[in-house]
Amino acid sequence: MSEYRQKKIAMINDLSGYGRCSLTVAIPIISAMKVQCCPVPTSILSNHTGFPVYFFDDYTEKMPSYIEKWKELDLSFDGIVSGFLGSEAQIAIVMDMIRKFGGEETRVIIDPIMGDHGQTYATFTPSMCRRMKDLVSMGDIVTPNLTEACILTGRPFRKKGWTREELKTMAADIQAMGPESVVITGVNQGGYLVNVVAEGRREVTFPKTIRVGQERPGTGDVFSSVVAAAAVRGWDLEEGVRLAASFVKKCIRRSEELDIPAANGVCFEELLDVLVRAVHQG
Ligand SMILES: Nc1ncnc2c1ncn2[C@@H]1O[C@H](COP(=O)(O)OP(=O)(O)O)[C@@H](O)[C@H]1O
Ligand SMILES: Cc1ncc(COP(=O)(O)O)c(C=O)c1O
Repeated sequence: MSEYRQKKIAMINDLSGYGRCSLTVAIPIISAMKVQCCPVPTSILSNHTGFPVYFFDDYTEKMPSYIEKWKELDLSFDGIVSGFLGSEAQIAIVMDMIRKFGGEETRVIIDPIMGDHGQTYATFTPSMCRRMKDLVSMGDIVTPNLTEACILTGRPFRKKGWTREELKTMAADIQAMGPESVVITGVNQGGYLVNVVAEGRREVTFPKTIRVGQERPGTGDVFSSVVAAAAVRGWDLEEGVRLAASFVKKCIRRSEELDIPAANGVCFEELLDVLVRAVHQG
């Protein structure tokens, strides 16, 4: 029998049927990296909210019974990943799930989705932001974008002009809240996007990729799915971030080549072989 044991991630996120985001991105990407992805749906939408109309069914009340069955079955996970959460109740449910399933060997990865471009999302109230800080404190790896990092640390948002020293201190402030490691994504620097990688006590690094194409929904989900799968596979965080950033860039480029409307996200399906190869080599 092989000594290899396949890894599994419990992925808490919404299911948007059309538009490539959240679970419809996470499941194929994590699977391509040879990690089993087990969804915990937070809500079901016909398509993401960037379209003019959508059907939305909140799953909050059903989540505890769903998760309880996993406990009765004595399931365990190498990773628990949380993505978009729609209410304080959902944040509390995720915290409870981490308490129940998070062992020594379980990497808890929190994408503290709260806002972008210096603004919180309309659904995010100040008390949800406070609760998100409690959830962040339970994470091993946290992946805020620059806006979210500012919200978490109480800093005023600036679109650009961040020095490395400022970014290092901001990452350290988030680490001081509990997580071992932090990735601050989407920091603008000229024509580049920088990811600030603070992994444990290692020297902070600033890998950057050239910014391409127009903004598309779901790129954050693509990025955090690759980072999460790489983390449970035991990669160094910086390696996972480099793969994630280069993959997002390739997906945006390919989407532009194929003239995919921006609302439809990125056509990552065209490029899953990149992840399969990276896992073979890694
Ligand atoms: N237009 C882009 N060109 C190249 N890389 C991108 C682009 N947009 C996003 N990325 C990559 O994906 C990462 C996550 O994107 P970001 O927009 O920060 O996520 P979120 O959706 O969480 O705000 C970025 O740090 C960057 O590495
Ligand atoms: C329900 C839902 N989930 C996820 C996303 C994707 O978010 P992001 O672009 O931050 O990855 C969207 C974007 O509109 C959304 O409406």
